[in-house]
Amino acid sequence: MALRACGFIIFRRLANPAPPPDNIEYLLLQTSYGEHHWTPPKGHVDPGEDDLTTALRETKEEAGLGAEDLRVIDGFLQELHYEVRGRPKEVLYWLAELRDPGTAVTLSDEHQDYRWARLEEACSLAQHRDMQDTLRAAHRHLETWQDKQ
Ligand SMILES: Nc1nc2c(ncn2[C@@H]2O[C@H](COP(=O)(O)OP(=O)(O)OP(=O)(O)OP(=O)(O)OC[C@H]3O[C@@H](n4cnc5c(=O)[nH]c(N)nc54)[C@H](O)[C@@H]3O)[C@@H](O)[C@H]2O)c(=O)[nH]1
Repeated sequence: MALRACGFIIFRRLANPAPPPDNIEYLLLQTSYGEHHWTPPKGHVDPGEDDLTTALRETKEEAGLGAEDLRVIDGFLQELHYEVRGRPKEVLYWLAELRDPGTAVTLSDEHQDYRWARLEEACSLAQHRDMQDTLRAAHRHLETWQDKQ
């Protein structure tokens, strides 16, 4: 059976002079183990847990951000499929805005660093093509979403 993990692509909108969507930054966390790769907050689904609960729990555990800090964006859910040590893994990402862009991120022992990054920097940190495509899809989604705000 495939490993299953869920998480959030979290973005914040800065009140700087850059016009939307260039005022958007994405949160990436760097693992303190293995190859020190960068991903949005996410983690494995516990037995009996539903996917969105996992995404919220892992975001709280890994970034210190709770449901009250986030605004989940309608109409975006991406599913990635890749192999980890020979086992298939599926990862679901929702998209959420950090309501107060000044809210502090608090890491757990699983991560050693975090970055708020504009799209291109986020893609370069994320490295994997499917994650880059997911970040770009989120950005496109936000371009139309912001027009409606
Ligand atoms: N000491 C140690 N301990 C580890 C290690 N490994 C795990 N632990 C422990 O496990 C716990 C984590 O538990 P959770 O938080 O619940 O799970 P996840 O958040 O799911 O975490 P993972 O890191 O297991 O999973 P991925 O992020 O999926 O990385 C796995 C591989 O996939 C690549 N990869 C990543 N993203 C993408 C992508 O988007 N696209 C593609 N194509 N590939 C991608 C990536 O480059 C890597 O090669 C930790 O507490 C550790 O104790 C390890 O190597 N050494």
